[in-house]
Amino acid sequence: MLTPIGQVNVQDVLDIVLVAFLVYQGYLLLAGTRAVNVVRGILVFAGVWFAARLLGLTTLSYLLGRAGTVGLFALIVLFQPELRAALERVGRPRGREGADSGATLQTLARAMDRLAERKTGALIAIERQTPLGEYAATGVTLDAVVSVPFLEALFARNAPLHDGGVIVQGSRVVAAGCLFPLQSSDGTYRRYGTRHRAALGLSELTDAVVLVVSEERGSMRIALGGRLGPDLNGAELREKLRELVYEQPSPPSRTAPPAPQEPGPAEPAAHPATAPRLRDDVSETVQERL
Ligand SMILES: Nc1ncnc2c1ncn2[C@@H]1O[C@H](COP(=O)(O)OP(=O)(O)OP(=O)(O)O)[C@@H](O)[C@H]1O
Repeated sequence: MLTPIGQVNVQDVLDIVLVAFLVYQGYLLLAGTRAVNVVRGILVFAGVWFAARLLGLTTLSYLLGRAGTVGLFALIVLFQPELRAALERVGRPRGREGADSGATLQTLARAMDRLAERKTGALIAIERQTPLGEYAATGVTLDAVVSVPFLEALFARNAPLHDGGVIVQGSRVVAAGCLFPLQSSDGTYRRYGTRHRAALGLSELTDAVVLVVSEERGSMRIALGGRLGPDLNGAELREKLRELVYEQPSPPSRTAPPAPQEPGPAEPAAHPATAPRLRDDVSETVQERL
């Protein structure tokens, strides 16, 4: 039975708080994944269906209602990996990230710097909100503390796991030799090789911060939200990592991706100190991020 306004009791408040909490958690699970666009689509669909019912458009509302039921099952099949990842995250023990991520990020930046100096190609994905379990499963499972010598050994030219990407979760390397999804070769970054397109592809589908060292140019870059940032030197990389991973663990905004920029891979490497910055017309949010 409805409670008259003015007679809100403790249960009602608790009910509202819990629903708000669940909605927010649902948002956190989806933010930064490709499922966000689908949710938007569903909301539009539901809006049209609701309007059709209000306006008494019987046939349209019947058809949309039927399509909705079928669509629900189709979505479960289509988004099975995301649903699995979301449940995996719900069940993951808290506090595993480790309190020393600041030190881990410094170590990562130092390792990247060393790899770049030696022109050793490297690809490292740092997990944020979106679980990277399904990508880790494509490689070899590890459980090692992030350290400079370990990362150098992993990416050394003849090392068995140097091909593919490494995944970092908190302060640990959890997988190496992983296959990341490639960004399509007809987009903005078509002139780039597969290492960079794998970094872009993963950053497009997840909120991971993906670090790439180019074997060809010895440059270090960050891929985020399907975009590639400028060449960075060690200090700049450390600072960016602190901003993106340590200080702002929340998912990146997908609403204002940075505009493409950067010289192509065939162009000479810019000196880190004079590395190109994002173009002026890039949105401020992303300019701050990359
Ligand atoms: N799908 C993928 N997932 C993870 N790593 C990949 C993937 N595809 C390629 N790589 C890595 O990229 C390497 C090849 O890099 P390639 O030279 O094609 O790219 P690039 O972007 O030009 O990089 P670089 O500037 O270092 O040469 C492979 O040896 C492998 O380690």
